[in-house]
Amino acid sequence: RSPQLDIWPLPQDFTSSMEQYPLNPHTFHFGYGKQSVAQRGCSVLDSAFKRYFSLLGGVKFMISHLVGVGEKNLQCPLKQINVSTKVKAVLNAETVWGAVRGEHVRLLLGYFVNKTEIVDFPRFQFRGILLDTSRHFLPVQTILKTLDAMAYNKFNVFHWHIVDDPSFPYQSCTFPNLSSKGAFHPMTHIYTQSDVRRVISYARLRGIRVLPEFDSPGHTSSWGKGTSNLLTPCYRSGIPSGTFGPVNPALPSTYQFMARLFQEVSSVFPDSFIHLGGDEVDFSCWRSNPDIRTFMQKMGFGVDFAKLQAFYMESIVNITSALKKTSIVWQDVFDYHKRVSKYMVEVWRAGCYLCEVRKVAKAGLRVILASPWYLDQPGPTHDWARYYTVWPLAFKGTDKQKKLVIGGEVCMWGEYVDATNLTPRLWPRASAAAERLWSDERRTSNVDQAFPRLQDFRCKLVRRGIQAEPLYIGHCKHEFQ
Ligand SMILES: CC(=O)N[C@H]1NC[C@H](CO)[C@H](O)[C@@H]1O
Repeated sequence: RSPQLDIWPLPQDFTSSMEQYPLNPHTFHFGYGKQSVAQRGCSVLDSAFKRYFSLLGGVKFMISHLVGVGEKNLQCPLKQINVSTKVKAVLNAETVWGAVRGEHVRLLLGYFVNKTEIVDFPRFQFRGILLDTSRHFLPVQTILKTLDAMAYNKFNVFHWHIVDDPSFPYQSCTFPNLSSKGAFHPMTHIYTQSDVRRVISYARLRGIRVLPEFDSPGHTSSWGKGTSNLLTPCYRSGIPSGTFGPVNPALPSTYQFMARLFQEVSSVFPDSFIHLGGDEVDFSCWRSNPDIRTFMQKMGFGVDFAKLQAFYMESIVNITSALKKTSIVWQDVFDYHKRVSKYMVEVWRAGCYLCEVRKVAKAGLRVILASPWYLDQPGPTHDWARYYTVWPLAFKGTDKQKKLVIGGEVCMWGEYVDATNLTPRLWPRASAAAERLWSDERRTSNVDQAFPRLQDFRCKLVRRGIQAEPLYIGHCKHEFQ
């Protein structure tokens, strides 16, 4: 069976000869070679060996030596890892993370190994999956299962859109009322600190970063349940209507609250990136409130609410920058005020999204593309090709501007998704984006050539316990083995 068929995303370079080596299931096992710098105790590779061992169905996989050239005192050398095996599949990884990625490839080669030389690395550094745990609560197990599937697809960022309008499941130590009043259920539909730590460590062992998003000033209804004076009271004909809008940007107490919340979030989530949201802010409530209007005058914003939104976001970005975090915001923030500021922009709106990418890159800001990969939107059943025929750099720009496109993200929003349908709705369609974000575009632009490979890979996902939906008519070989 041509091994090329097995591997998804396609490696950057792959040459296999007809020379075959039998793979003896009884001698195969994972281990650290004598002269290897990385030794038992390197948590990332130790756990990867365990995972791959069971994925191989117990077939042992000998690593005759793991030669890490990294600093002697590191248990996981951070560079130059050469993984070679008795079956002549040599894997040179720049980092531990590369070794984790690389071992997948060999697992896909099956029981007879053609002498193979694989050179591989990701085209884009940011390859994300967004899950929304506010519109529907997702049990930790469901999140971990998604992390497994992400690792099989070489996604490396879990964008955790953890809270939003309907519910606040994140259990804050600083502000426990946020979840006790704002979660769908204060005991069952929350993520405790240990749940969060579990997700972060599970992700790390698979080379996946956890990017938390606390979206504001919009999408914050649930925040108001447990925090008085945080949201803007909306007015109707001059008196409070009893409803609330976005976070109130006119009160100093708002920024004191946000500073304390992001102080906690920055320590709970170790990643250097943090997502601040900023999308879909409805100005009507701000416009109806006399105190907001007075504040606008005082600040010299006139009646331009985009300036108020910009002022608010700038303040929050300053809070997180002071916490040494790099902020990511939705494109609305950039669209409101094209000022070059210290944040990255996630492009999500439909339409000419490459026009937006070009604007952001021209402004010198890093950009993440999500628009073509909104998989929560109901689409035609055969739409995997829609997510494959995406060309993130097909805009007029200099090389320097194109380098600012650091990657893309598949968004699985939760309005119509919970633990019952997340996996088949996400996979294998997201695998189409995985290959677009990992592989060489020139070698992966033909849908007809990709189709059999993706069908095969989808069967592999199912074999590994990922309930990935079928792409079209057909079957998986393992159904009758
Ligand atoms: C940045 C963004 O996408 N904001 C909203 N847009 C529509 C989505 C559903 O497709 C979600 O409701 C999401 O909260």
